[in-house]
Amino acid sequence: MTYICKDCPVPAVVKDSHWACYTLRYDLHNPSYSNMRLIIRENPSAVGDYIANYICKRINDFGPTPERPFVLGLPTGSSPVLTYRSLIRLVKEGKLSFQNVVTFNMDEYVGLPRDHPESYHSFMFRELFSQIDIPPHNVNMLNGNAEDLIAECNRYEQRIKDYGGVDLFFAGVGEDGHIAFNEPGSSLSSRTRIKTLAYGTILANARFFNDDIAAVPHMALTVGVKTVLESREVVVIGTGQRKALAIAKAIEDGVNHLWTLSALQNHPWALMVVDEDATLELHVKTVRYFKSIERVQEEVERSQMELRKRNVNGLVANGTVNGIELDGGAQAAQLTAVAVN
Ligand SMILES: N[C@@H]1[C@@H](O)[C@H](O)[C@@H](COP(=O)(O)O)O[C@@H]1O
Repeated sequence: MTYICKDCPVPAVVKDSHWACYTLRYDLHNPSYSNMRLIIRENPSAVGDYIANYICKRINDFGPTPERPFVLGLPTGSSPVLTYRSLIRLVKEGKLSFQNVVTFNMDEYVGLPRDHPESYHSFMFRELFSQIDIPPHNVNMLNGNAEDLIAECNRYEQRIKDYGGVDLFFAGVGEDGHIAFNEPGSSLSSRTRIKTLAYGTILANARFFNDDIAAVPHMALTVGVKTVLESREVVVIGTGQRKALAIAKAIEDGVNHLWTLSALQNHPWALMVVDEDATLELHVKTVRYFKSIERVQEEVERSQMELRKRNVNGLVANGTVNGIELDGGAQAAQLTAVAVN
């Protein structure tokens, strides 16, 4: 039996085993450290540029095609807006294309008409989708007005699986440490489902509804913590002093369902990108530590990637992937792909 495997670093038809391919990709992208990484930038605009360039590099390195698209998870909220502007700029400069990118948004309010200016549908089309080259059918968003909300959540979860999982989940964080709409107390094993919003979140989001608490929907559909944890990579944005406590809880305290962002400590490849203000509740030693290791981490990652790429070339040239023999067609595909890369 043969598979077209999207986990492989180079597109290939691999014989017998999907996991061999997965392991190979996992090795490639996960150098020896697997702690949560923290990048600190001066201000929100530098954070936005950093994340946009990071996503751009990931998509370009992946080399997505219609048969093997890059699957990108996306958030809403005010924090990601500057990242979206940078992504739009990169598309306009011809450095990035969303033609072969499939997106899954994290969440959507329940009961808010889709064309309401504050629905997450409206937000995403206004702030990103209408300004980039993504084909509309590649956009996936939860329908908070579905007749059967539970079926809608299950359908969404299945659709993510059908695409082979999320390659990179870009996420924001709530002041109470929620990721997507996984409010304090959410199960860390949760999947896409209906959530009632915490009072703090309703208060925080009232600013988008003319400060009218009554106008903020009290329920939402959201991907679960586990849905996020199952993505291959997670990149979190945190800017402003309002996020400082959540960032500190997630980085310095233990994994805690009351601060669901902290679940990322169990993810092998999670990155937080924050501005100086969002570090205000961290210990000075934590900030100094992460600043000092940033350059070293990048160098280690770069040299590991080079080394492993060379090893992959060797393995492929031998006609094997992790000891599994490739058939003639697969081998040719591997070799072509390596040559292209
Ligand atoms: N459901 C969204 C979250 O996904 C987002 O992370 C949060 C932060 O929003 P902001 O960036 O505006 O602070 O807002 C909402 O609650």
